[in-house]
Amino acid sequence: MDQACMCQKWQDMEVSAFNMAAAIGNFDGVHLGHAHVIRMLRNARPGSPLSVITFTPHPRMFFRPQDPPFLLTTASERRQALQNLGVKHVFEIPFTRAFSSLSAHEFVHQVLYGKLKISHLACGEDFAFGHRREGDVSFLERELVSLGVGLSVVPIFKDKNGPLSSSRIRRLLQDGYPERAAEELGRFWSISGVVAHGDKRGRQLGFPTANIALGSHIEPARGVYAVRVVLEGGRVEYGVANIGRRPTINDGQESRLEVNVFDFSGDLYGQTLQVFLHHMIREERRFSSLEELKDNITRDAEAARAYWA
Ligand SMILES: Cc1cc2nc3c(=O)[nH]c(=O)nc-3n(C[C@H](O)[C@H](O)[C@H](O)COP(=O)(O)O)c2cc1C
Ligand SMILES: Nc1ncnc2c1ncn2[C@@H]1O[C@H](COP(=O)(O)OP(=O)(O)O)[C@@H](O)[C@H]1O
Repeated sequence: MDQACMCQKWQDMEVSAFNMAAAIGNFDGVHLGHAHVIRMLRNARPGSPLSVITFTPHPRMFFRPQDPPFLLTTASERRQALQNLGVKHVFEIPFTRAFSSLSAHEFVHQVLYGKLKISHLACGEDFAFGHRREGDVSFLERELVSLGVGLSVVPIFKDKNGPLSSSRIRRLLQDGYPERAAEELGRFWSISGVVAHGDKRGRQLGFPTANIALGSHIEPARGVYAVRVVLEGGRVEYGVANIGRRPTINDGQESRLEVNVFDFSGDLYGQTLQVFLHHMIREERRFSSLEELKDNITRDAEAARAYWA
């Protein structure tokens, strides 16, 4: 078991099964709607340790591996965000071919009841599961009642713009609205990643940047952002970041996140940083010279400092 996040491996599940109150779903982003499901679970079972049953990889990645990456949270970011909501145990079921072909009946009886020994389950009203998503909440209700297991079906959380969802938050980030995404997530969206080596041009421009691959994260709107950075060890710093393909110097390459941390000098290579996008300053552009790029980065840094001031 991973102590830090209380995440349990599928293979250990039977051994560690207990009288479990769990919420089930993909929980990508761990947004306010997800928090509502966890809250309903807590209300249904006050005082019980709360668990989440989820899937890795996200089923969409399994069924459509050719699609571009789209996650709001990687598995470890999701564990952390769930833990912050008071979840004690996260069970990540490997989403494999064999697992995807389990019938809804097999999933309830063999996995939820047989292996995980759940005593109460909470899910959103649109939860569907089992081979070809054949199982829905009314099926779940019938089966769980027959097993003496409680069920909380949580209505879809809505705000003035309609139902809150991971895909709505993805669109806000892709359109360059990190503040609006934050209202729906309940926190600013962040990317965690290990600092990699780049082309060593940043320091020549006077703006060294810690480069982080987007990995399986969604690509937000390409451009410049005011960011908050949590260094390894927890120190909080502020900075300016670019997300994109750096068309001035590097057209066509993979998109990445590059952060210049204000008033910092030191080596960040190999460190895991958490970078929170707070505010979009401008779109990424192709400049006609490095000089022009440098002038613009200088202005971006001033804009980001003004934002943080
Ligand atoms: C605040 C900021 C804004 C940037 N804006 C652009 C941009 O609009 N267009 C572009 O091609 N590159 C942009 N860049 C990326 C730079 O080209 C890149 O950071 C620089 O070449 C250093 O790359 P390196 O870390 O691989 O050495 C920006 C970088 C920063 C830090
Ligand atoms: N203020 C800073 N912000 C970001 N990285 C910094 C800073 N000061 C020093 N560094 C270090 O410099 C490296 C970036 O320098 P840069 O010339 O852009 O090289 P690279 O192309 O390898 O990213 C970072 O990975 C980090 O180790």
